[in-house]
Amino acid sequence: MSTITVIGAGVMASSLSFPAVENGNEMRLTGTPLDREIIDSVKENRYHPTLKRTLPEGVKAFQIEELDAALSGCDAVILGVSSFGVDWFIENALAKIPDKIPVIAVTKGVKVYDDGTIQTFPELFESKAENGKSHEFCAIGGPCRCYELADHDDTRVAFCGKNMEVLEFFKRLLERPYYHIDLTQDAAGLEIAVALKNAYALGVSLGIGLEEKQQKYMCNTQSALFGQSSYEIMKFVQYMGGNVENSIHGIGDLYVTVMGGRSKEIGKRLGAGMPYEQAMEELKGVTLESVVIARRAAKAVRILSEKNQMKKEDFPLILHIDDVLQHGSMLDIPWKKFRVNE
Ligand SMILES: NC(=O)C1=CN([C@@H]2O[C@H](COP(=O)(O)OP(=O)(O)OC[C@H]3O[C@@H](n4cnc5c(N)ncnc54)[C@H](OP(=O)(O)O)[C@@H]3O)[C@@H](O)[C@H]2O)C=CC1
Ligand SMILES: O=C(CO)COP(=O)(O)O
Repeated sequence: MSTITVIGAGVMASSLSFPAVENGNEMRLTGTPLDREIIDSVKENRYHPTLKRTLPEGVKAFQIEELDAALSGCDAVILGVSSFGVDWFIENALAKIPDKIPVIAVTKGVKVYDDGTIQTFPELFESKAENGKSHEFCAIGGPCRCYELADHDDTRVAFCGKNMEVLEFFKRLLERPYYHIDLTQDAAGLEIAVALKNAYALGVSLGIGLEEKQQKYMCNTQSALFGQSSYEIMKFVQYMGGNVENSIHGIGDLYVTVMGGRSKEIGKRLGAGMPYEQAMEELKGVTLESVVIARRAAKAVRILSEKNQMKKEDFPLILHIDDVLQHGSMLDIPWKKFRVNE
């Protein structure tokens, strides 16, 4: 049995308590300062109010002030914050994790610097770890809607990191008959693919919005956008020096997010013709990583293509999404620019 401390009691990390506890592990769920009500509720009767499920018996809940106790004697950490909580984690929690304890993040996203450098979150955490402390930073990618994981529906994800032994350890902690886990040392490829799927889920969902507006099926449009999204994801994976075959985890994740994620909600509204500001107002309070990652991806393409390290022609969809989000452009899907550049 191992003791796993979760930092960030969002819906995804909390749903991992099902496989973790079923495998005999102790699960300590710690909230961020924003998760107070969730933790109060779990402490009272194990009910997670946003996941809308009762967590398995044995899950222990901790408020942020109790983080030291939650981390004491733990064998592994799961980071559960969304990309909006990454800076909070680095500033407030990272240094408290005991030396050598491995960390695996569910967080999807990347950082893009002003020179175009794209940094995955495991790389970012490694660069911010206290001097003298060493952690293996790993991450989880692939299609996994938290509600379905909690309900034991089959899915297949990938764990990535530098050290295969650590990845095997995390796999032993969490693999279940319904939670299938691939392991890969291609963190750059996996992380960029699964981060980008949020941006492209917005892109594919433009077609869902068009469909709703016109009150007729528009499967062709959505599927063609799905194809172009997959192409642009693969081009990013190639740029990162990743294994293009790992794009499957991002593409699977794209499908689940278009079908049932939150990222599609913004694309749907834009596709139906709603102005960006109004759409964001309607979705206030919803975790919407798609908007941020779309901007970051487009920023990278613009800078890196100036430097001749990427080709703008490979990314017409993300550039158009960014024009709509940031530059007030009217939605006008650039179909003629979609092509396979061999
Ligand atoms: N939902 C899903 O099915 C899946 C989600 N993921 C990924 O997992 C990550 C977490 O998502 P999910 O659990 O759904 O999201 P939630 O919004 O439920 O949880 C996000 C967590 O991050 C915290 N957080 C957000 N903003 C801040 C901030 N500024 N400072 C400190 N903490 C913050 C949240 O607090 P608070 O709850 O108060 O906002 C919460 O603990 C995301 O990167 C997502 O892409 C991956 C696979 C599936
Ligand atoms: O990452 C997810 C599924 O793998 C969930 O995506 P959303 O953030 O769009 O809900």
